Amino acid sequence: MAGMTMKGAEVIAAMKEKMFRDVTELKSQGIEPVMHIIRVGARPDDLAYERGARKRMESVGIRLDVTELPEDISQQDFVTAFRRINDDPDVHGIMLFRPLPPALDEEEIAGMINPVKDVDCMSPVNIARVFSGDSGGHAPCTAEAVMEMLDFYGIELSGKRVTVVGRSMVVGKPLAMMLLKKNATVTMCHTRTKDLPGACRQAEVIAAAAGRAGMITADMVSEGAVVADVGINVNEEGKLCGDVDFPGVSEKAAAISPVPGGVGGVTTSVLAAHVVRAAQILAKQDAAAQ
Ligand SMILES: Nc1nc(=O)c2c([nH]1)NC[C@@H]1CN(c3ccc(C(=O)N[C@@H](CCC(=O)O)C(=O)O)cc3)C=[N+]21
Repeated sequence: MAGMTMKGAEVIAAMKEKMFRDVTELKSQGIEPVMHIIRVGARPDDLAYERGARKRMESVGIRLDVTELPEDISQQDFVTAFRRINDDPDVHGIMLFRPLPPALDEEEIAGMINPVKDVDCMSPVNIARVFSGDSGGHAPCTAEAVMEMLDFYGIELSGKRVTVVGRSMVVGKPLAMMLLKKNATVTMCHTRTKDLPGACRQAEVIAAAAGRAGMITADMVSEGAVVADVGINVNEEGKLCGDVDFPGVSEKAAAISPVPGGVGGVTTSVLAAHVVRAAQILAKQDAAAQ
């Protein structure tokens, strides 16, 4: 029997209302929340995210600006461009699409970014907060989107066996920490894992964030498991697809999120919520400094 589809749209609708109210409140104080995306080159997954972000920001009244930089930019020019955006008092949220071209050093930027404006958690300050379980900073949007989705659909995590496939700093690692905070028993899998099918089969919840199309197949999923597909891959036809073989796995899973239409859209909502929170915090800091 096919399981429930965890649709991003329902989660997004629930988050949108509060966000819209908060933006209206900020605007009544004369503050227009502004998100600034920095994109180096034009990778298809970056463009998909940008498209989604633009739609979401516009729908709640946040302005989105994009700086596109050439793929062969020097580290020095990159840092100069970044500093200007970071220091701009009219910018509340900043996100730099990752991974960067190998010639650019992300660490230097991560150390510079104002942690309040760091809406997708690249600053060591915000990373430390996620790992210590302090909710005062911004967590990586995609990891938080998985948590929002599981929470919205009432998926219990306490004491549950959760397998995370993928160990990136934007999804796998922070997601594991957020799941631990909810008292899940977390197993991390990656490219060197010996028995990935076994680690997935023993899981009550699977979060697939490996970045390989169709790698989670029906034989790897237990009857009644919950599967969150975090993969954003582009197939041969240029279409977006996840890490999970949806038709096969949906026959066994109790609940499963699709791609597109699942976690990706929630990611942009979390991003928008972070921009709103950043604008609120910066306004308070401004008021205190007067
Ligand atoms: N620092 C950083 N953090 C990221 O989280 C990050 C990144 N860099 N680089 C690029 C990838 C890709 N990514 C997507 C997120 C949402 C959609 C999204 O909204 N997808 C819609 C479809 C959008 C469309 O096709 O128009 C959906 O799945 O329904 C897509 C892609 C985040 N990434």
